[in-house]
Order: sequence, then structure tokens, then C-alpha cells
Amino acid sequence: MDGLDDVFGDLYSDVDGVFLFSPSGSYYERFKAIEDVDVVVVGTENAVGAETFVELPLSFDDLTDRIRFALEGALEQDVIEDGDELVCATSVFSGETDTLARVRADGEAHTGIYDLFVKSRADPEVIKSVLELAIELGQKGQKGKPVGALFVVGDAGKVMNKSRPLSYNPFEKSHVHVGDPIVNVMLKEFSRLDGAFVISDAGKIVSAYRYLEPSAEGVDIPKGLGARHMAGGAITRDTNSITIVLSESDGLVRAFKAGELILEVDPEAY
Ligand SMILES: Nc1ncnc2c1ncn2[C@@H]1O[C@H](COP(=O)(O)OP(=O)(O)OP(=O)(O)O)[C@@H](O)[C@H]1O
Ligand SMILES: [Mn+2]
Repeated sequence: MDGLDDVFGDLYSDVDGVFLFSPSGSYYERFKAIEDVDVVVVGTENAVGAETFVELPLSFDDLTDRIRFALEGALEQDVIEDGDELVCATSVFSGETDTLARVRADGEAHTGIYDLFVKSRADPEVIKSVLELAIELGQKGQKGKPVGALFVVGDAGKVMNKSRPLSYNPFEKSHVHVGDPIVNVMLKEFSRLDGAFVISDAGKIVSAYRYLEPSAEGVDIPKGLGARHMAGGAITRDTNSITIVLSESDGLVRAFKAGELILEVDPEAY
């Protein structure tokens, strides 16, 4: 008859690697001593001085986001390979390791979440705030009606040079930042109106109502998307910005980087 060890042991039997999320030093040392196991430490910092480390831009409250990010980062750094079976040891409740998840690395399932945060100029916290805001806008709309929005994040000086005002900029003399609850209300209100929001690397709202005029040459965005998405994609090739676009027509939130669509999120499924 099986004991619990046998049954739960299936979770970590025959794995190609172990991902330890923010382990304590002593916990990590115990794993290091085990033969034939590749240990990857994942966290916002490499506190244990691990040889193999994948850095998280944020700790990701959502467990699936946390693991997805680690997998994409590890694949990107060639720490693991497509098809590898992995066990992730992380904390959901206690701050200490209390959860195991077995996952398979799938190169095809690439969401772009790692590229979006780690390989961008803007502060990862700022990108996360804007992404969350767009998702929230997509879920709720503006007074119940679907709404579209375009946020350009990072390299704001250059973005301003590649755009022109459609109207008076309500953020002209203000020093407000994304993430601040009041600002989120303002951004939602202004999202009813035309044009793009321009946000600096550090999250300062530089402008609303910008009409983007990037060169669209060579930009390859999926067919069927209109002017907002074309401009949103193209500006990220002309500048070092990333864009987060909420579509009024299909309700999806998309992120563009270097002229390419790299992340697509359905706010309803989030
Ligand atoms: N170059 C641009 N810069 C900033 N905003 C733009 C630009 N082009 C279009 N927009 C904004 O996008 C809005 C929608 O335009 P359009 O329908 O062509 O885009 P779309 O990509 O189909 O977006 P949606 O899926 O939301 O309909 C416009 O009303 C305008 O506010
Ligand atoms: Mn449209």
C-alpha cells in the first residue's frame, strides 16, 4: 500500500530541475547537496548567491504568473530546455516554502511576459501598474461601455518628439505617477478621449491626448487591428518604449515591444 510519501513523491519524481523561489540560505544549501539535481533559484534578488538564478522584476502575487515568468526567463537564459519537467517550490501562504507545483517547460507557450518586463527600459513596477490598469479598464469599461486605450511607457522624450497634441494636456504641470489610486481614476476618465498616454520610465504621466506619428514602415502587426494598434506597435520600434493597448472592439489587452506584439491578455480571463 502506498503512503503519502509515495503518492506526493510523484510530484517531484524524474524531474529535470528544481526551481526554488526565494529560498532561505539553509534550504538552498540542502538542495545543493543533492546529486544529479539542477537547482535554479528564482527571486527578486539572488540572496543566496546561487550559481543559476532567474531574476523576477516583482514577486508576482499570482502563482501562475510567477511560474510562467520563471519558466520563460529560464528558457531565455538557456538554463532549461523545451520539454523539461520541473518542480517549483514556492510560498503561497506563509512566506516560507509551502507549495510544490510540477510543470513542463513549453517553448511554444511563450507569452512574452519575461521580455516585456526584463528587457524594457521602463521600471518593471510601472509596466505592471499600467498593465493592471488596462486589464481593469477592460473588465469594467467606462460607465459600462467598452473602452479603448493606448499607453506608451518609457523613453518619453523621444515619444513626445514622435507625436503631437490632440488637445490641452491635463498633466502639463503636474507631477503624478501611475499606481497612485487618484491617478488611476484620472487615467480611466481620460481614456474616453482620443489619443495616447505618454508615461516616463519612472512612471510619471507626461501627457494625455497624444497623437502618435511613428514611421510604420516594416511594422508587422496582426491583420484586423486598426490605427490605434498600428501606432501602438510602430512607436515601440521607433523608440525604446513599450505600449499597452486596450482594444475597444475585441476587449483584449496587448503589449508591444520593438514593433512586435508580445503579450495578449483577455481581461475577462484574468
Ligand atoms: N496614431 C494614433 N495615435 C494615438 N491614438 C490613435 C492613433 N490612431 C488611432 N488612435 C486612437 O484609436 C482610436 C481607435 O482607432 P481605430 O479603431 O482605428 O483603432 P483600432 O486599432 O481598431 O482600435 P480598437 O480595437 O480599439 O477599435 C481612435 O479613435 C484614436 O483615439
Ligand atoms: Mn477599431
